[in-house]
Amino acid sequence: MKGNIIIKNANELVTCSGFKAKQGKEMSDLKIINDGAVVIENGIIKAVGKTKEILKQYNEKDYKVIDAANKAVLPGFVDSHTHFVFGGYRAEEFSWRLRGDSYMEIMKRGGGIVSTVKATREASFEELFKSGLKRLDSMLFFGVTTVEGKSGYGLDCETELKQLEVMDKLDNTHPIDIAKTFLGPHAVPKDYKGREDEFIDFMIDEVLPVVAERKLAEFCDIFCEKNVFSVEQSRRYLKKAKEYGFKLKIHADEIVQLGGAELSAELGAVSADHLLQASDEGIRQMAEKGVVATLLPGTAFSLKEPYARARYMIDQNLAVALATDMNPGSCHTESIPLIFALATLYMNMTIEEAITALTINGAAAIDRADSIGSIDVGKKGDIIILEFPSYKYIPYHIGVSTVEKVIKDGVLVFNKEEGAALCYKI
Ligand SMILES: N=CN[C@@H](CCC(=O)O)C(=O)O
Ligand SMILES: [Zn+2]
Repeated sequence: MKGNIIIKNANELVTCSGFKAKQGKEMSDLKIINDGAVVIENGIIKAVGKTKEILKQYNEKDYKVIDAANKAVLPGFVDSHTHFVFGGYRAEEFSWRLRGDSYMEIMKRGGGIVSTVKATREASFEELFKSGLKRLDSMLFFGVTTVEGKSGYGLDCETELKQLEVMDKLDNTHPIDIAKTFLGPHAVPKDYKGREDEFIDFMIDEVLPVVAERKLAEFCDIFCEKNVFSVEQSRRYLKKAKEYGFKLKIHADEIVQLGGAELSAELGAVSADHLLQASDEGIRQMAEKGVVATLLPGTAFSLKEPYARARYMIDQNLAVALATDMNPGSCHTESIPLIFALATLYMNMTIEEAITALTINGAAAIDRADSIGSIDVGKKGDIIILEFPSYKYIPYHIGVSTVEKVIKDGVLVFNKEEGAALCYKI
């Protein structure tokens, strides 16, 4: 459904205006209109400006009107890196990590991602759909209007396709838009241990062509990491994916500095993600090639790893996006307020940079900066209204969502004023 709405009298209309990724210093400019208004027609933003000017041109009687007096209005958040469709949970693994076991040790002994693979293979389509729906509702509560979702808990053709098909149905059912990523080489399945090259061959020969033919994903991704897939294996797989017309993403330099950042620049990836250990040279090359750095502070926090060098990256003119990495293992959260807290308090990002990273740069990280991520004429009417007069309340109210209303495609889909109610219907 697409709606017609006027939002008026916004104390701060934080437009984040722009149609491409913001690099370096550009990330600080939120392009705020005080006493602002937005007109949305048929789900698309029609006009943006001062309330007085807008109301001279548009008749309130023709629209649903929302008065945002004393409130801040922003673009909906774009969570550009998640693994939200999965079977089972790994609460036990969390307690092992508290006891001192590392994420990679757990993975090595057959836990971690591979244990979610078992549960996801066993889960029915319906079970994955239902749990996915619940997680999307939770994201909506935090003000997310577009999310990227990855496969990667199948490691076989059937389950990888099942995950992507579940996301397809969710995209057609739930108000949140989903950008789908095929992450077939997410871990080495037990029966391929020591035969990683053969597993890459299997993905290239047996799975990639099916995903491409059935148009089930827009992006391809790989976990390029020591003891998972090497730079050479990642290059081989991503190059093939590119030939099939996929856009590229890469889990790069998360635990060990392997050269994933450099590879993302070499292949012209849309984004490289994690980057906790990215080298200076890798960062330089990414900035030069316009690869978005998608940083996942929730994961560093949850794994007790050092945070990615956001400040250095922005100072080197990179475009930085922030995302939750929502998954059952390394970072089990869909909390946008947590990401704001970590980015501002521990990664030395300013509040303005963090907002850019979760709006227009999040959109750029999924190659959608031309249609979402800012309040600009011609873009989707995906907007959030805060309970407070300024965007500065977002990280200040630590770990708590300040989002009062969510408007998706011009339709009010969540309203906290009505008792934290979801107001969309499936
Ligand atoms: N690092 C690799 N993949 C995911 C973790 C998935 C999991 O632990 O289940 C990540 O981005 O953090
Ligand atoms: Zn991930």
